Amino acid sequence: MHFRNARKAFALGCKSSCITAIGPNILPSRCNSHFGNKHLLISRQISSEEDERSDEILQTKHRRLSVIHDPALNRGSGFSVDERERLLLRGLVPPRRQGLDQQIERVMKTYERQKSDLDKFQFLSLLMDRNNVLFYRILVDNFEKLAPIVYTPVVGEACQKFHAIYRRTRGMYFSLDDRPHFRTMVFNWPEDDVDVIVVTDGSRVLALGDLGCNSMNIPIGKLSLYVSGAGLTPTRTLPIVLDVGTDNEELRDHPLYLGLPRSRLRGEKYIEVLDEWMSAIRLRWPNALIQFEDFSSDVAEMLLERYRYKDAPVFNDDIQSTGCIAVASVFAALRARGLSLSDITREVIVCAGAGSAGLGVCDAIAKAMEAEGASPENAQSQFFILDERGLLGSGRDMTNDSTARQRFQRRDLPDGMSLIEVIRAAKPTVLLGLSGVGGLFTEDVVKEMHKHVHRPVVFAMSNPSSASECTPEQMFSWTKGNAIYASGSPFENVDLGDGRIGYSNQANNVYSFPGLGLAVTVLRISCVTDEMFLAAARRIAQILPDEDVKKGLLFPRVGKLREISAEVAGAVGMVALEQGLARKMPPKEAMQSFEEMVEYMGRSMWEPKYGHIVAD
Ligand SMILES: O=C([O-])CC(=O)C(=O)O
Ligand SMILES: [Mg+2]
Repeated sequence: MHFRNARKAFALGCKSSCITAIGPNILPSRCNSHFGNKHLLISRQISSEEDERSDEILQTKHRRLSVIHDPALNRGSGFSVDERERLLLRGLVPPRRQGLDQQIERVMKTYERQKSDLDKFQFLSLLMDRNNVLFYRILVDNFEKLAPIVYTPVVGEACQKFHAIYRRTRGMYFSLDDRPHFRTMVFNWPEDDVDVIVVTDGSRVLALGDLGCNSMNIPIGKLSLYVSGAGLTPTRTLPIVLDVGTDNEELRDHPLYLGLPRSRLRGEKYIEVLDEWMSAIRLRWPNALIQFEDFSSDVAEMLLERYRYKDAPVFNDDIQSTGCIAVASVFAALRARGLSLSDITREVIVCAGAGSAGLGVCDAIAKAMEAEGASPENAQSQFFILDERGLLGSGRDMTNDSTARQRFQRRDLPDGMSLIEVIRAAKPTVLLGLSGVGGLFTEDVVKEMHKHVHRPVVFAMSNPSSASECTPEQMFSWTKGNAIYASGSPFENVDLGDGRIGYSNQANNVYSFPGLGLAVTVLRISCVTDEMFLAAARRIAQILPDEDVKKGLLFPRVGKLREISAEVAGAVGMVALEQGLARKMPPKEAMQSFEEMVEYMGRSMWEPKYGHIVAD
């Protein structure tokens, strides 16, 4: 590790000589610890040109170009006079010092000149490689505009073309060829402290299928949301691809493909590889939260069950955080119809899609019904789930299917009924799309649903946008503006023409995982439980006041993600304390109320601002 955050160094009793006197002013400085409530007061001298800087202090042994080439240290034209002097940068950067505002102006102008979305993606990736603070400042300040580029939908295209546009490495790859060295290669990563790992084996990237090693942009994109959306520290996040081969032949045979050109490993051998990887990760970073991402349905649930109760926090984003935002959306849609959250037990749900996300969502909604007093059998009976063969109905042989699929099999309706038949028979109040099939919700289907319910609740949750089951325009026009709509990828709101707006809520798991990660990091939570996701869902659904929700706006826009994440982290933190799963206690005042806990989570976020770099 080439530098460390001096906040931690102080906590460890670092000599005060690591802070160098550099100017005429003597200011007391507050050091917020990311992991606790320590506000160490130190005496620090700074020059007046640095007034706009944060209190963060980074110590480094690096000098000259190695400072500039490190994105955690690089400030481009923003190095102070003292940093230029002490880090031996004189002559290596243009003479005139510029502040973050001028740098942002230059970057945004160049960004606007990029022609395609993919060009924009690449431009932002290069900025991320160069300068953490600048990249995250821009992402936080322009979140609604840039999230669709670094995340869904454009990240999907960036994965499909990864082999063609690859420029510079980021994160870690563990391939079958690296066995049995996983336990030593983890030490090739420079950081001793990692808070969150996002890992994928690329077997089901969004709804784009098996993309093998090309999937690296998914963990990178997710982690950039942890940082921008919930204030995790960028150097303490780690994106990982497990390369166990790919069954995508076109990719595998492509001369520029960067992964192992072999078919995907499956069965016992695959599990052995995952076990070996898991134990290597636990050896090096025993506390890190591990997010499983975009694993195909045949392994996603099994892996989650295998690791989730073993001594470290693990969750599956597509199953659990997508489930969380779906529950939040159902709760908020109840409020929109003037009902109360406990009325969730009466919702009738038709779900198109029986993959890990579809089953995860239905499971989470069923658990929410149980939490509101329904028996497991009654909860189960409210669901009608379809896969590509139609309804999971009576007569289908499901002996080799996962237990989750078996649980949702209907005994009272014939197997294979089509979507419209199921809607006619079940008269759903909520229609969920997790099928990955763009356009699946046709006019007939939606109008059939609208015959039975005045305000149909339709969530087209598949990603990216091309896989969305229907667009908000279609939905509002087919229901005369009465629908309550949400989608997984972002869409514009719809002008309904009569002075009303048709809200296209983005029911994406981004509302939940960053806040969860913040709580796990700040409180060193040892296990991620279903109750945490349920508490997060309740909170997300209740952030907006009644008058907004009644209009069909389900939660605040994604541009408010930092505030939402603080609320989610607060909710998760309270559950962790109740369940005895927090290994680090928050300060007393944070335990006094939910609001105080939210405050504390907000205060614990990393801010993209230049701090002070001091020579070690
Ligand atoms: O990435 C997203 O937008 C949500 C997600 O996890 C998925 O669709 O797999
Ligand atoms: Mg995913």
